[in-house]
Amino acid sequence: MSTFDKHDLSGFVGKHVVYTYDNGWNYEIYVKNAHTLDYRIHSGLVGNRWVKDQKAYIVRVASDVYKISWTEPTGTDVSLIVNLGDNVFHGTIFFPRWVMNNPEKTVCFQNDHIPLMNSYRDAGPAYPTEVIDEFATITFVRDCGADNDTVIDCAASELPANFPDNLR
Ligand SMILES: C=Cc1ccc(O)c(OC)c1
Repeated sequence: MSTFDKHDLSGFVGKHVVYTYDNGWNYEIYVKNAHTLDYRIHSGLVGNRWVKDQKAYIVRVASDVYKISWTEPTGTDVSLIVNLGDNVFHGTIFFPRWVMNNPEKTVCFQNDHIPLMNSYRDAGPAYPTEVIDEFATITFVRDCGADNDTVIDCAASELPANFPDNLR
């Protein structure tokens, strides 16, 4: 028997989380609903890329620990562990070789370029995959409710200099 309800995502849906990977990459995610996320990349290999309405598998694996997994139009696969109890985050990213070779091709508001991203994915090369396996520190969490399209609605480069302090 379990001490928590693994089907209850109410402690996670609506969360807006900013985190920094140990390799310095700075990311932001908004858990839009039980099967959808928006995200924005502040810095790293593909800094300034942003995405809305990515479909994902979102599960609860402990009282305050959630896991999110998805595959992108680019062919990039991602699996994240979000431990809200301890402010610990872990991400595993599986980049196709073409993204490592030409990361700038993915830096955009992806929603406006889905067929293009699919054509890059299909052209490859896919292999060898680059696995990025990193812990991150959660630096900011707030609740924004479900299905809020104002949480992530521009590129990181368009945010105020004091982000996310402007939201505290
Ligand atoms: C490749 C996308 C990607 C990689 C790592 C992340 O933490 C993430 O969060 C939304 C997205």
